[in-house]
Order: sequence, then C-alpha cells, then structure tokens
Amino acid sequence: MIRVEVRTHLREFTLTIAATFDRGVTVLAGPSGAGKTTLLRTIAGLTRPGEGIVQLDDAILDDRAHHVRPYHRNIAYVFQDYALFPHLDVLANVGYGLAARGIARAHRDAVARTWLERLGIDRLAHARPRALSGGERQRVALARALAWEPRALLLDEPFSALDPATRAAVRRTVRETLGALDVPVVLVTHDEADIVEFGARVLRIERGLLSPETRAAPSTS
Ligand SMILES: Nc1ncnc2c1ncn2[C@@H]1O[C@H](COP(=O)(O)OP(=O)(O)OP(=O)(O)O)[C@@H](O)[C@H]1O
Repeated sequence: MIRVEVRTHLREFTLTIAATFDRGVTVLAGPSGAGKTTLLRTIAGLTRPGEGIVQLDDAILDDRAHHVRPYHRNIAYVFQDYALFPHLDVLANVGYGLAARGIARAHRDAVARTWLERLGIDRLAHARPRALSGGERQRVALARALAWEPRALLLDEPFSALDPATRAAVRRTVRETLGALDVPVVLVTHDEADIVEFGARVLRIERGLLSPETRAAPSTS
C-alpha cells in the first residue's frame, strides 16, 4: 500500500493530495498539467513534497525527517518515453536493475528472458532499442520494470507513444500482465480508453486536487 498526504506548491496551484493506493491498478486520470506526473515523481522520490508524508507499507519514504532516495524505494517507474538504454540490447535493458543489485549474469538473463516470454517479445532479446517499434519498446520498458520485482509500479501514459492500432493490443497484454501482480500499480493517463480497460479504481485529478470516482471493474472476458 502506498500512502500519500502531501502539499507541494507548483507554478499555478498547490498539489494537495491525500490518497492511498492499494494492491492492484489505480488509474490516475486528468487533463494536461493537472499534476499527474508530479504525483508519480513524488511517490518515486524524484520530487520532494513541500510538506507531508509518503509511505510504502510500514516504511516512511518522505516526511520532514526522511527522504529515501529513488533507487532505495524499490518502486519501478515506466516513463512516457520508456527511457531505454540505447547502447544495451533488450536482454541487458531488462536485466539492468538486477545487474545493479549485483545479481550474476546467468541468473539475470534467465529472469529477463522469462519476462520477455511473458510479454511475447523474447525473439527481440538481442535487438537494440532503436530497432524496435513503439509497442515493442513499451513492452521492454515494462519487462525491465517488472524483472526488478518492485514493491510498486508507476506507469506514466504508458500507451501514448503508440499508434492507435498497436495501442489496443499492447494495452490488453499489459492488463493481463498487471492483473497477476500483487503490488500497487498507479497508471497515469488522460485517455478514456485506458480508463475503460484498467479503470476498476479511478482517481481524477484537476489543478492538483483529487476527486474519487469509483467504477465497477470492467469485464475481463
Ligand atoms: N518543479 C516544478 N516547479 C514548479 N511547477 C512545476 C514543477 N513541475 C511541474 N510544475 C507545474 O505543475 C503543473 C503540473 O505538471 P505535471 O507535469 O505534474 O502535469 P501532468 O498532469 O502530468 O501533465 P501532462 O499530462 O501534460 O504530462 C504544471 O503546471 C507544471 O508546469
């Protein structure tokens, strides 16, 4: 569970959030400039809140006395542009977080391959990111985030870089993958189709303020 109770002054308004994100997917929806990315960055530890508290399960990540650095939060963040390492092949990209933890090559390659297989892109293991389509890059970014076994997953507009035809197929794959996870997932979007696909729990944000909107879980058939 992620708990966020923060107030942070931004250029035109104050981001004022009191929310908890339980296991499973919560969609964070709102127009451009509403504060969605700033909230994700606050959870990830990339932006420090002006005041308040950020907590993951029993651990305080941010408050007046604490600031746990992003790397030590064990929270995976998939950026809008995916931010893959261009000089590494797909396998090395996906294994990167494990390498940083000192896990031996054979083991991290095996874990990375498992995720590539789950996401249907194992044939791309030795390709470089520049040789991939947008949908393939998106899946590599997700595989990289999940191979790390994060305690929470943050997705910022995960499908916005894809063309509409690819978007629907990748969205379905990602929904199936996320459905099997046992950690909180926060998915930021301003695309109503994402809300239909993932929107069992939706929080709307506008000018830094949340308004809850509860939807019935969509049919998975
Ligand atoms: N470090 C900062 N200091 C002051 N203001 C900021 C800072 N970062 C972002 N802002 C402002 O906060 C507001 C919210 O930005 P944010 O990127 O969180 O919105 P968003 O909902 O993610 O938008 P988009 O959908 O366009 O990505 C914007 O007006 C932005 O200019």
